[in-house]
Amino acid sequence: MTFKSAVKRKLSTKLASSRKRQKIQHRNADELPWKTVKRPTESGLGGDDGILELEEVEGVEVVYETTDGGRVVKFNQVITDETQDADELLEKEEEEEAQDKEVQGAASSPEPILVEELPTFDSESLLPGWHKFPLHPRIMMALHDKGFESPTAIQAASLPFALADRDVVGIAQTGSGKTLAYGLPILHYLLSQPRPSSSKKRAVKALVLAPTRELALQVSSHLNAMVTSIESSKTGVIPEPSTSTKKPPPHVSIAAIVGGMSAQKQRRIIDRGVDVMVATPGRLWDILEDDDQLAQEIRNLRFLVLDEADRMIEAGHFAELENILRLTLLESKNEHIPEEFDENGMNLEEEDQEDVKEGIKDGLQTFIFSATLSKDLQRNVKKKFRPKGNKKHYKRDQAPATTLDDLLLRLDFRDPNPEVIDLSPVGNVVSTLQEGKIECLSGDKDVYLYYFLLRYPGKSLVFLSSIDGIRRLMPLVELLNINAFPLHSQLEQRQRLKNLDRFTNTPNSVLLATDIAARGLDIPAVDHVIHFQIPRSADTYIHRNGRTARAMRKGFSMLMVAPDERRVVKALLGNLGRDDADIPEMTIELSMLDRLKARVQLARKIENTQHKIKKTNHDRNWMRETAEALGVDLIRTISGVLDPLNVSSNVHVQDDNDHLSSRPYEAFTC
Ligand SMILES: Nc1ncnc2c1ncn2[C@@H]1O[C@H](COP(=O)(O)OP(=O)(O)OP(=O)(O)O)[C@@H](O)[C@H]1O
Repeated sequence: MTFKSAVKRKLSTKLASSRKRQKIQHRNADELPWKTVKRPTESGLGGDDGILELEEVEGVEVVYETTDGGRVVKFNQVITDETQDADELLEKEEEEEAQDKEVQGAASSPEPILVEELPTFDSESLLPGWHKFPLHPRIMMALHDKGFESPTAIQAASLPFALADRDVVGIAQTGSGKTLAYGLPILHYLLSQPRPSSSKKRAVKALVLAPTRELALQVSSHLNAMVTSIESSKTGVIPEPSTSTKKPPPHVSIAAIVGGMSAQKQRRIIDRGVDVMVATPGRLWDILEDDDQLAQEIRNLRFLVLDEADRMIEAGHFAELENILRLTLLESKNEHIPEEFDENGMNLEEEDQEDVKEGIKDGLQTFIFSATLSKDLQRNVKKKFRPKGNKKHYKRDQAPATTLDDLLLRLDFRDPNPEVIDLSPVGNVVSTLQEGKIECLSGDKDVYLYYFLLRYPGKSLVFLSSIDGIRRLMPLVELLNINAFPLHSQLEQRQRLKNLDRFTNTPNSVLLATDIAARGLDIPAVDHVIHFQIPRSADTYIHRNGRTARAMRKGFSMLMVAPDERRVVKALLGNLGRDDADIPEMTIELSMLDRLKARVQLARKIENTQHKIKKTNHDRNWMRETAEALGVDLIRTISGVLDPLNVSSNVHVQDDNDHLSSRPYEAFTC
């Protein structure tokens, strides 16, 4: 054995309690998926002497078996859904890549020569609502195909500026079509460029930053749906007669780069090249740290979009966001981003003139869109570009008041006078939204929720402020036979998307969600938004409500207010210039409520018992597995608890509570 091969290996066995689908594969030690670990210097193992290397492996169960030849050790590799999915995804990707190569390459058949003919589209008669906007005819055709007869108010107000290369800050109510307000100018620009050739990697032209993974995925699929419509409308792309089997490259490619999904896959997508990247700041910054080429592409962006900018800084992404934004600054600005607001500097007027000239040259357009951007912040966006005196002369007492102020200060609008369009309705209440409230004790909220869900069937999105609250409520509503799905940040990304999808596709269902679902999600036909726990801010109230009553549909929002929450609700509505008396109290049929109370109490009892059983079983399994790994046997004590003992007799372990695990739903049949 050489020194190099004197390998120290560390096993981590994160096993038994996992709820994921598991497959066990028996392996010998050398076949396991070892990963090299950095040597910790503090342990004295960090030397470069080449003697010791550390490797670790996850998801491996160590099993000792007694054979005639003595005790032997075996390794069972546990394949979970997650590893399996990642592997499957990668395999599928490789297959797709191979197929692409086959189709594209057909060894080396030449790319077809495409003659890009501008299709004619009579927007004046077919799409009069859009006619005055100078959009690419293929976009007009797609809008027509999608049945989008006219622009929404925010689209109509922002397009003239966005199409004239101006920077735009757009504030408009939830569900009012903000994605296409910034998406259409980007698509228009890309379609007006020659179709990229597949032999040359495309550089990112537009970066859309969104605060949550779900929103980023939704924006990218929203824009992709538009591109699919564009590509499938009569394109006017005529391949010249040729024997080539190669597929023409897509004119526009869009990808989402978000956490919780395979990083390798996303890196490969980036390596192949995309035009529009929709990303969450955390994952993008992770990738950017090792990808200089992408960093260079971000420096040369044509469009930068911050969707729900105000939420982005709440979501704890500020550091990553700031790092990314720093890449988009003009060189001259980058040097003096006000880490410290220094008092010396050149004359602002001259500096701004220079920037404007440079801005024209480098042509970055910035769009900021949200349903909530305070008037102060809107003023600050403007003020930043029309300061009195020297811009670099920020005094300490003029330092940004809020993190969002700070963020806006760090943004480098090339436009000396960004257009601020504020279409938010008075009090920020969408006209098609009806509001109501129920005042009740905290402990009665479960019953009132159950009452509401039975009394008003439909698709209901229930907001809670904590993950623990969802974990408590989920089994209860399931026992009450309600079709409910959870959504919070501690679920795996795959599960989050699956639950969102199930909620979207199940007509009479409930989503129990934290505020990760409050912003931007465009779930079709949500009938009710229920604030089971009151929102932390006025903005959150608006955004939560915005999941219903979208695109001129009707919707209902209900606040559940406990006595100790009244003051907060008053303050919250006060912030919106409203009075809590504005929101009417719902009438409750008390006879029905009383009957439901009994059911809820029974469900709680069953839930408690089930919880205890689960916990006992979990402890018992843990002890059994640990004992097995240690090679000791278990005996049952008088109290029924299992103790590990170094005795040789095996004791059969039986689940005393088997008789309690029957299905509880029958308890609720009326
Ligand atoms: N011009 C249009 N005509 C008809 N429907 C449209 C139009 N533009 C967008 N929509 C549809 O309206 C819905 C809401 O759009 P979008 O998600 O962009 O709203 P939003 O303003 O971003 O909402 P939020 O503030 O909640 O993020 C989408 O389903 C979208 O397809």
